[in-house]
Amino acid sequence: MNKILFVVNPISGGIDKSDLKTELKSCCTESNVAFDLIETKGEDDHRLISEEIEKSKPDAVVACGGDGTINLVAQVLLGKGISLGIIPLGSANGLATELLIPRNVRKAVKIIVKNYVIDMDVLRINGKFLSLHLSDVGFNAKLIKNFDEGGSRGKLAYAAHFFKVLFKKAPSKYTFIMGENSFRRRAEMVVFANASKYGTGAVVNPDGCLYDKKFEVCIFKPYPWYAIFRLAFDFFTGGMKQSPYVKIFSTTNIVVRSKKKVPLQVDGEVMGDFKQVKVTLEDVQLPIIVPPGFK
Ligand SMILES: Nc1ncnc2c1ncn2[C@@H]1O[C@H](COP(=O)(O)OP(=O)(O)OP(=O)(O)O)[C@@H](O)[C@H]1O
Repeated sequence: MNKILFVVNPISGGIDKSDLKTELKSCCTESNVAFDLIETKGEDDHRLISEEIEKSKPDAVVACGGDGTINLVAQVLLGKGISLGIIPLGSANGLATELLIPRNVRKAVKIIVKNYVIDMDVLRINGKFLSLHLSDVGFNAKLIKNFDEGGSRGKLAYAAHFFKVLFKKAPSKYTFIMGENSFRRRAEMVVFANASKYGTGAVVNPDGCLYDKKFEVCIFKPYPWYAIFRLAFDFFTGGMKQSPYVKIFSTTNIVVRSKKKVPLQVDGEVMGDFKQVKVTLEDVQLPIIVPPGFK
């Protein structure tokens, strides 16, 4: 590793980043690695990062933020052959948790400079959104919406919203189409899972693997109110495959249709309300830096 471009989200996770540049400089000096750093602005960041990559010519671009920042950097890097690194500085840090990347900046940089890379699967949703981690329609999308509108960030606020939304049931009727096959189900939530767990630690897809060239569809059927405790237990103990309220299957493409528009969230960002969600596996994988021995 000769050169890193750090992309810092100044607002992610509500974390003060005033000392971050000094810390990154000290870590890079210790490891004898050159670096450049830019901050995201919240708009036109795709162009900003692309231009900086052209100028900086880094070996890796490191997202310093949450899942939204990682997703943004991934959009720029996909197909470019440059590795993505992560310093988890978000509120939920779902993908970093999945990849066993520590939240401590110094420890995360130590992993990045070792440059152990795996090729990760990437999902494309409705032809435009990229999903690296977990995307869904239904109750979790509502949870993220409430969290965004709630004002307070951080893991505790996320967990509070999680249980609040879990108690509020609003199933929709969906048609699931995979090639020639289709079926109908009522569901509280449908998850398109590249990964296994949310940043809270809730395991939605126990067999999830980020590099198996497929993804899972997890259908949460309507459940009685008393099943919430069982569901919460299964979420946090990894028992979702045994749950009578959840059906999980693997695929490389699916179209999910609903008569009513349903909220869609992609890697922690609410993208709007949709009647149709089409999910496909991208042909190209994304090189991503993980702790040595991860795979
Ligand atoms: N300078 C900025 N000012 C305001 N918003 C910004 C700025 N830079 C990025 N953003 C916004 O930050 C959001 C992405 O945040 P990110 O997901 O990285 O952090 P988080 O939401 O705190 O963490 P997590 O996704 O892990 O819960 C995007 O909506 C993006 O538009």
